Amino acid sequence: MNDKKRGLIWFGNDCRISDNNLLIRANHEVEELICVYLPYSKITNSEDERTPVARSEHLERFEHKSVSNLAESLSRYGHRLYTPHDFPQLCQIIDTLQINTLYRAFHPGMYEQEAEKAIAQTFPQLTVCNAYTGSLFHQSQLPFTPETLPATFTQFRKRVEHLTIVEPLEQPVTLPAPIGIDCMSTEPIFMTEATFGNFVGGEDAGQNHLSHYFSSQLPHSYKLVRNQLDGWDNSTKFSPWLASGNLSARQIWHSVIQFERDHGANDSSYWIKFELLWREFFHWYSAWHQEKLFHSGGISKEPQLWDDDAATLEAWINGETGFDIVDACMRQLKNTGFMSNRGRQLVASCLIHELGLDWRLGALYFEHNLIDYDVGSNWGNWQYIAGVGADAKPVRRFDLDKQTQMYDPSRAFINRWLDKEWQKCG
Ligand SMILES: Cc1cc2nc3c(=O)[nH]c(=O)nc-3n(C[C@H](O)[C@H](O)[C@H](O)COP(=O)(O)OP(=O)(O)OC[C@H]3O[C@@H](n4cnc5c(N)ncnc54)[C@H](O)[C@@H]3O)c2cc1C
Repeated sequence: MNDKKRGLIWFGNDCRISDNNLLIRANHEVEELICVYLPYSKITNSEDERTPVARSEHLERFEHKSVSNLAESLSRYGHRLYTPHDFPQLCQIIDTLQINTLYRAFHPGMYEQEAEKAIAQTFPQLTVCNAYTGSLFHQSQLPFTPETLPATFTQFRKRVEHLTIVEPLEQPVTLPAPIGIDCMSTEPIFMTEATFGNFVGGEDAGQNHLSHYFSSQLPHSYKLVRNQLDGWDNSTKFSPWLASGNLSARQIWHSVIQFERDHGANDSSYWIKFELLWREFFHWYSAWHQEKLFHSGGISKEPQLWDDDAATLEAWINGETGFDIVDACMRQLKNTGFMSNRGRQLVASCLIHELGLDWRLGALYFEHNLIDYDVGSNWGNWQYIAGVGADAKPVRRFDLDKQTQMYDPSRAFINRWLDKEWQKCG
């Protein structure tokens, strides 16, 4: 029988040391600690009909780098990062090591919440400590209950924009003594240096990108260029680091505030905060609507009949629909794991309104291919465009010819992906 207070911190979409309240709390509350990483993709039921496709190599690579960087950081505190094979093995660790407290970031997703409930039921003596490490606000700050979450983003924004966003926390100085489990086999951490372009997973790379972005003048022109289909500097590119938790939304928010203090605020710097509030909206939207996020009829409507023709879906995935701008964006996604916000709107509109396919097929493909996949932002945005989610407008259909004229008048983006890049990479 172990007489020391033992904690387990379960890392998932919060792969960072700084601004991580769970580490600070564990430091105060327990004498011994074990750190494990088990991502959402390993806790979903293998019989789950929503997970038929493999995740893209871009996504896997970003995640592996993110986790290996976390392991490196923890090693500076004398800790190893354990990577259980699956959810039952995580439970086995809790059981064998007689863990008293589980530290886990609040996750808005349905499967993640179900896994946590299953642990609480299996181990009634275990204290489960949640922290809001992924959102701007703590749930208790919100001026509404989940039941009264505003129906649209604009209503949400107006009610939260004035609230205080707490300052990010520093890294802990020390951590409780490590608990070793050498007798158990856990998966080794896959170390990789290979990355695509500038997207390198990990807290260190995320922090570098954050400093670099705010030491430039880019925040002053963000709103003018954020809709471009391509170009590293045309939007912040924070999303992959946010999705893996390498950066926190609060760190970015306070970097904008600091930038505005140093260089002055304008419409563009404000708009970065505006977009972070969209992310926040979908975070709480997902936490509240749970399984409705995945319903064909969305959050309130009756189930709808959508087409699921496999060949049409395949053409959309491979960038062979005949809509050049859509095909270029889809090839960009396949080759890089990333697509601009404008591109995502166009390809989603095409899948739903031109090809007549079930919006959930598109959302699922994004889930397995975007390096910034985030449950609320992805499924919430797809619902929004399908007209079954948080939008006063019933349908969002983009005129693809008009959009090409506006965002790629010289067809430079289309030519890049339909000809040169595609043949090189594909
Ligand atoms: C169909 C569809 C699916 C999407 N799926 C995802 C997803 O899985 N993960 C994801 O992070 N974003 C998703 N988005 C939102 C948006 O496209 C990306 O956040 C953005 O393109 C990321 O690039 P950036 O960091 O340069 O964004 P910026 O334009 O620089 O915005 C700054 C930050 O604000 C947030 N943000 C911006 N736009 C949105 C938005 N519409 N909804 C929610 N948050 C936003 C992001 O956290 C982003 O990093 C999706 C949008 C659509 C239309």
